[in-house]
Amino acid sequence: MTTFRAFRIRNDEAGYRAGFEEMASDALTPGEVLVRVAYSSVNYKDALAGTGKGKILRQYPLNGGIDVAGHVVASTAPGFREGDAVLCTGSGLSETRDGGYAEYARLDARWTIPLPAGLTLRESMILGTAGFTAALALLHMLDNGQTPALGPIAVTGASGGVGQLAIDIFSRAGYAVHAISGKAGHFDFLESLGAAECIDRHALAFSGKPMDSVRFGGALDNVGGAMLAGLLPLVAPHGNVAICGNAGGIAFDGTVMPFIIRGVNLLGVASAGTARPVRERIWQHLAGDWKPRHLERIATREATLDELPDVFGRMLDGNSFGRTVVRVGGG
Ligand SMILES: CCC(=O)SCCNC(=O)CCNC(=O)[C@H](O)C(C)(C)COP(=O)(O)OP(=O)(O)OC[C@H]1O[C@@H](n2cnc3c(N)ncnc32)[C@H](O)[C@@H]1OP(=O)(O)O
Ligand SMILES: NC(=O)c1ccc[n+]([C@@H]2O[C@H](COP(=O)([O-])OP(=O)(O)OC[C@H]3O[C@@H](n4cnc5c(N)ncnc54)[C@H](O)[C@@H]3O)[C@@H](O)[C@H]2O)c1
Repeated sequence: MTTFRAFRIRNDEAGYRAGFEEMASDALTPGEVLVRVAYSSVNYKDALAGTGKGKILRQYPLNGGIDVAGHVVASTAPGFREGDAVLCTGSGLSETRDGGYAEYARLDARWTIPLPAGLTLRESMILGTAGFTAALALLHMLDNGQTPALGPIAVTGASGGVGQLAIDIFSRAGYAVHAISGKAGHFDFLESLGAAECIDRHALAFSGKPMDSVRFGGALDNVGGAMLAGLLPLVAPHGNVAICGNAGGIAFDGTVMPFIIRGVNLLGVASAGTARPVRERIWQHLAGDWKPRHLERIATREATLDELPDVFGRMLDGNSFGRTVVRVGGG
């Protein structure tokens, strides 16, 4: 049995709180693969969980962190041996099982992915749930007939983690990306990642009409709310809008017209529960033909576990930029 440091989230008679605790490996939620954590990352969902601003955990207490990468210390599952480099994203981490914000994590073998050749552990966590989600959105859009010929792909929340990785991944896959962001000061940077055009979110004047002139071939929307409602009437016939986020609200007000007149598809993107065969496909793509070309520049910050509360605050205030990798043990 090993004792170690963990960023643990509690919700009991003393209220909702998160902080550092010493814990023993025996106390981790059960799983076949014990991992010494090298890196984790910060996603919007981690910030909601770590502050109590969103109902993410479905049992308490749990260690935070929906992403984890590290080396196997012990395994009772065939296929994983001591020393193997592995990663896991979503899959109940920080929802129903202890997550990656700790020196050790005990993973469910069903959701543990051997680190693919072509990625380091650190790179896998620059990607993390954010990169996995951008790639999953692309996969869904391709399955639904999205082609570059349909027109540019609008990426909203473009300066955030999913947004920056999506710019890189979609542009590498041959799409013209139109990045929509409120951070005009970063437009040169977003173009350097592959955006063909940047659009100031504050200058976007949606008409509010049920249908409008086509402007985009499709979209990956991190924002939801009025942004999603505004985008749908601008999408080309048979184009796809992949909705993956709620940074701008969960309710949206729209009409059925884009769906029944232009055959626009609204595609749900849910990374956490992705089936294993799809997970494996996505990670192979992310390590190979879809690997973002600017990963290091997208990792704008490397934080320690102690810095997490500060990172969460900035993220929920809409001030995140790119990805934050969390160095736990490193390596
Ligand atoms: C990386 C992925 C992301 O970033 S996604 C964005 C971050 N996530 C969020 O903001 C979600 C925050 N959560 C919420 O706002 C609430 O939990 C929501 C989803 C509204 C549900 O809360 P509430 O209305 O109280 O319903 P409830 O808890 O009684 O559940 C109703 C049924 O829905 C289910 N449900 C709920 N959450 C999940 C989940 N995360 N995964 C799977 N199922 C979920 C519950 O199990 C329940 O169904 P059942 O009755 O058990 O069959
Ligand atoms: N569905 C999934 O599986 C999945 C996976 C990962 C992330 N997400 C969601 O995607 C979104 C982005 O996640 P992330 O980790 O990249 O977060 P992030 O904080 O890095 O990025 C969020 C971006 O949205 C912008 N933003 C915030 N509030 C906004 C508003 N009101 N209007 C317009 N833009 C706003 C921010 O400036 C930032 O650029 C979040 O909503 C997150 O919950 C979903």
